[in-house]
Amino acid sequence: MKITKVHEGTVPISSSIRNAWIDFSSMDCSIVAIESDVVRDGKPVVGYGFNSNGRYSAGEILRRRILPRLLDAEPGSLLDEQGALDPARAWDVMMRNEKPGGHGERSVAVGVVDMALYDLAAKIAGKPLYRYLSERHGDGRPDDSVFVYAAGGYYAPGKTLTDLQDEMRGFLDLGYDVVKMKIGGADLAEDLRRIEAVVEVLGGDGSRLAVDVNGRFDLATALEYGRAIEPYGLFWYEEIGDPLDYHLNATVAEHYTGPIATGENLFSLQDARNLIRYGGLRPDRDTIQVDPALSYGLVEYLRIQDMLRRHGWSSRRCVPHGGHQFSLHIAAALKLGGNESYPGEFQPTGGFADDAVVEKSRVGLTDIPGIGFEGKAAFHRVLRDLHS
Ligand SMILES: O=C([O-])CC(=O)C(=O)O
Ligand SMILES: [Mg+2]
Repeated sequence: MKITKVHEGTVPISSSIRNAWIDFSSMDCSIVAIESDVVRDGKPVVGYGFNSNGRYSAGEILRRRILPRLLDAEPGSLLDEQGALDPARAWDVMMRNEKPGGHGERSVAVGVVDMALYDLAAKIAGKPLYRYLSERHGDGRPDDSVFVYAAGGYYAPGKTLTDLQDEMRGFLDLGYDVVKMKIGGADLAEDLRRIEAVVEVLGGDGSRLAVDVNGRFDLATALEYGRAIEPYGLFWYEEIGDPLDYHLNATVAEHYTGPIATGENLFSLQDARNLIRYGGLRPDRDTIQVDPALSYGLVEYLRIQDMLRRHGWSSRRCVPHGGHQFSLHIAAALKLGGNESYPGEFQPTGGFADDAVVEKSRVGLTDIPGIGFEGKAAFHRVLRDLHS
């Protein structure tokens, strides 16, 4: 098989929400469509990818470096021994002449294409991605549903405690048992009022509430908040300080006995390994949130899984950031601990299939070949417009 064309574009996923670091007023993301010479039902098979949320589109890097390398490659260099498209070989081609380190937005650009290559490879194989992956990288018996929690609870202009409670009640009504909210974008007293308000909606059960700092705190504030929230027994305390400040994370982990989650802004095997080596995380309770779409794709995520195994970590301790369909398949195939979900944000790219039903905080997979963007009508229209 051969790649015949690649289309690349940008879609806005902006909104008025704010976390402790950024607002999303100009958030966008890259999308790609990779056309192949394989024909099904009279049409070429096309793979789609996009770059999750939170890091902006990476069009310049895609257009100047990553896509030309893919298109200029000798077609056989992208295939495995059986002549099937091999995303790992394509990864080596895309990363040719790239120095190590400083992963930045390059990992985002590679991640978009990696997603599209996996979508394409699974479509050509005629299988939903989770089955395709489970056969190649799992035990052939994928999970048939995945734990998901509802992320939201952002700061927004004019948003009251009642609005926050209504938002969380809406998540529970949709079938989620666990919800997440932002903290660190107000002072401690106000954040505690917000936490109390949500815990009330959860019937007083703080173990169903995760809080996310988006890397805002210095060590003193991290410890102060840690002392204040520990009595609630929260689901987890997320991305407490700068993503690369492993020492801060390790120090908080010495004092805060509840679960900690982090890693959504670590974009490489090397950064994830440093988190495991130096971040003080505890394999019996903490969660790694590396998002395959932002961090060089699934090819790199498989390396990260291998690293975690060597360090004694279970794949069940991974719950990727991003709330997208790609990670949902990965979670089922590699038997991760779950996946994020944004029932209300980041449209049209975020979320699962239109007919996906969440029950007891678990969601099933689609049996559409590939990732299943075709089962998400509004986003599929955007992707189709890119190449037709
Ligand atoms: O607010 C964001 O950038 C998203 C985020 O941290 C998350 O989903 O955990
Ligand atoms: Mg987060």
